[in-house]
Amino acid sequence: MADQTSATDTANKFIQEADQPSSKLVRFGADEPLELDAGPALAPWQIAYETYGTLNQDKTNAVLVCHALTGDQYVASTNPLTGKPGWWSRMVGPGRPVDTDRYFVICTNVLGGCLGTTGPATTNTETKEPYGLKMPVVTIRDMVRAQARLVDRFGIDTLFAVVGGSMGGMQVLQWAASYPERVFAAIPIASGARHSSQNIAFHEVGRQAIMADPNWSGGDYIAKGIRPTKGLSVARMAAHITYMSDESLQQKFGRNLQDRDGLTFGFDADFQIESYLRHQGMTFVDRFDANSYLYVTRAMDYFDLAAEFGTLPKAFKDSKTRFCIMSFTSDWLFPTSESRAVVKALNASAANVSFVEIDSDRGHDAFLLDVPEMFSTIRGFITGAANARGIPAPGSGT
Ligand SMILES: CC(=O)SCCNC(=O)CCNC(=O)[C@H](O)C(C)(C)COP(=O)(O)OP(=O)(O)OC[C@H]1O[C@@H](n2cnc3c(N)ncnc32)[C@H](O)[C@@H]1OP(=O)(O)O
Ligand SMILES: N[C@@H](CCO)C(=O)O
Repeated sequence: MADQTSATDTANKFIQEADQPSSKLVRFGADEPLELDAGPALAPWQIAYETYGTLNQDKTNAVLVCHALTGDQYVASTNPLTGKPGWWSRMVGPGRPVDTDRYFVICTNVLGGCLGTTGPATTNTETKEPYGLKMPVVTIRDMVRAQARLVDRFGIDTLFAVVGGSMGGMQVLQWAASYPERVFAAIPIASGARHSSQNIAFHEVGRQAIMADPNWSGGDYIAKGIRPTKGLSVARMAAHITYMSDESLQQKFGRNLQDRDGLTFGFDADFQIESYLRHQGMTFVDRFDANSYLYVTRAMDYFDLAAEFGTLPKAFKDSKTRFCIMSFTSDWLFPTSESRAVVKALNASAANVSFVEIDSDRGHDAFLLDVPEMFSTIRGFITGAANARGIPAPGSGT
């Protein structure tokens, strides 16, 4: 587990990141509140984002990439906090399926996050303290509202495409439902139109682990210079299991022992899988804020498009958006049945939809990995949509 010195350093980093991110940033003043589902509007507020490629003159080639639970705006560039390459640099970049030679890509840090967009670690301008739990609970719809305000600032009427996996896919579906006339193509991957009971259950375990850490201090840990790293780490360990599959765990680790020849008859990490999960927990606390984890998991739990619109087909009524829905065979967090439910609703709404279930043994996080069929499917779909939209191909001279 991370020691206290590094925990305090990281806490300070989140405050600094929230106030002065190295990312691009738009600040909305006290006179530009953000409406929230929870009730009170948020003001002032800010959104951190990165862009890649060039916006064309007609502003028709913008692709919004939406990140998953613990992702960030650094989709195709080095994350300054971790020093690691962009989390989807296989997908987004020059010549990649989301080709930045052809499209202008925007990726924001979500509302409630901890990499520059307003979240619980952001300083409340009234109290001069981090919001902590005084930050209103946010929803996927709020995240999308915030992104729409940024898209407005670019002067973009219609996004060429919105794409994302997992919680990113929820944002894609919310965009298509809330702003149908503003989304030409939508690609929700490994996602669904609601968070299942089982998924809410896993999130609750993670939140309880955080809140059971004495350092959490009712959410006021940053002001005290401490962090609930143990709780956050356990939350990530439990969640990480759900991102993989039984088969991939067996293949990677089986019952192999970690740097030892036999069992120790103690509670050290005898097994490789234990050591691996501890590593995932330890590294996570260096890049994520515990209160943000509470808020962003809650946003996923509350997501239910059918409840918002009455029925799921109504969410996509008269939609002109072209959809490409994608799932993975070994994903037990967002099984294919969740994607099929969206496809059925889109068909019932006479929407334009294609659906692909990709054979993969890598579990839910397959969308972050090197899965050639995912790349070729997205390349094919997005290229067809771009041609229909009249976005010139690179080197076409038009
Ligand atoms: C979606 C977004 O918007 S971005 C946010 C998503 N990003 C994440 O979730 C990052 C954390 N998640 C992961 O790393 C996920 O496992 C994946 C699926 C994304 C990556 O999977 P893979 O590339 O197959 O990596 P893998 O799961 O094997 O993990 C490799 C790490 O485990 C470590 N590891 C592997 N075996 C062991 C072991 N026995 N003991 C300790 N550590 C181990 C490696 O050293 C490596 O560490 P590093 O990441 O600090 O360099
Ligand atoms: N592992 C990814 C996807 C989870 O849905 C994340 O942490 O964001």
